[in-house]
Amino acid sequence: MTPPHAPQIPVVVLAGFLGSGKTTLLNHLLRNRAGNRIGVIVNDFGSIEIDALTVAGQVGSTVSLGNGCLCCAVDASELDTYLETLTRPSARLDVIVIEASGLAEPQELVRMLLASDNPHVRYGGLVEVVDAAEFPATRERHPEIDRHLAVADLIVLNKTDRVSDAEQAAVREAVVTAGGRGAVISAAYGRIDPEMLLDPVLRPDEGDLDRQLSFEDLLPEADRAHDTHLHAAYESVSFSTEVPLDPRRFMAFLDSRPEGLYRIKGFADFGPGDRDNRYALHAVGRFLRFVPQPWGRDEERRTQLVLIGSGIDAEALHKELENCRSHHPGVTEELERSMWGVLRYVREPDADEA
Ligand SMILES: Nc1nc2c(ncn2[C@@H]2O[C@H](COP(=O)(O)OP(=O)(O)OP(=O)(O)O)[C@@H](O)[C@H]2O)c(=O)[nH]1
Repeated sequence: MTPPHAPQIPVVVLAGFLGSGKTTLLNHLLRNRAGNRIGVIVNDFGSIEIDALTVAGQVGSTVSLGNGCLCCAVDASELDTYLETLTRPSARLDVIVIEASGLAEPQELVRMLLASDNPHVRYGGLVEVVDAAEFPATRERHPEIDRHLAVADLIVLNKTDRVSDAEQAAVREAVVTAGGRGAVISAAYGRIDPEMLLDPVLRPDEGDLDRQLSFEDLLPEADRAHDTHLHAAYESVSFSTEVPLDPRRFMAFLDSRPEGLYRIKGFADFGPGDRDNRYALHAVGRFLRFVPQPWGRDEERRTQLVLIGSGIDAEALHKELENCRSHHPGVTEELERSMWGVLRYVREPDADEA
């Protein structure tokens, strides 16, 4: 039995559809944590853990739950193991954030947390990130997104830089209506006040748990068949190679990517096209961006990509990516020219913190 005064670390679930900006927001929090110690649990969909790689190095307290959706873990023992590690007194954490996969059912995660018998944690709220630019189309495809918003404590209307004021107002209205009780804040690049995570709204007293997520919120979810989960319709393809990619062929692949291929993330190695940098790649819907990042001194040169979509032909995509590999002997004028195709999608400096 734990004494009532034993410190309990709030565990916040950070959810949101594929590519909405969860990792970007998390990295913003880690960079601006104002003395707070934040533990991170990342749950990726896809067998290469790109998100874990993207937040790794920020804190000593990042663990990855690996492949698949945590919301469908048969039992929550893996989560419990990580929570135990992160709540060791030596970690001295103020808050733990679980970044859910973009296809997770947040209610399930919350339920697992509420069911956890770790006396050192308490449920700290659900933060749902919404991509303001993609929301109307995503909601049309997945009306069930509304039920995620309905149980959120805080909704971050992200990517407001990508929409006009009128579009933002329309999305905000839709989100507020679906959101029910959660506060809605607008953001670009996930730049919210880190205090939001430690805010009392997100740190209920034990007695307030039912205000956060009522039994009714959870029950229908328990009855819902697994095949109604968002990720049931999605498939992921992982691709990893130490052979550099040919920029021209890779761009042709990206330009002709099928409609159902909603999300691509990872790192591309263009070999002699740019020996100094790997290219972090993000595609969300039709949006595409590269961010050159210097290779570490001893880092293995390798392309690692995860592609997530519905109705995609995994085998064909894999084959197409294999055809993008190039054993190019060295720099040629042709190679330099074809790197321009990549550089067109490099972000403006400082536009992005991901
Ligand atoms: N223009 C714009 N781009 C953003 C913003 N926030 C994030 N992005 C970009 O959107 C892409 C996806 O961001 P992530 O943070 O990786 O999204 P995520 O929700 O973690 O993605 P998944 O883990 O695949 O679900 C990246 O290219 C980000 O740089 C924003 O406010 N504005």
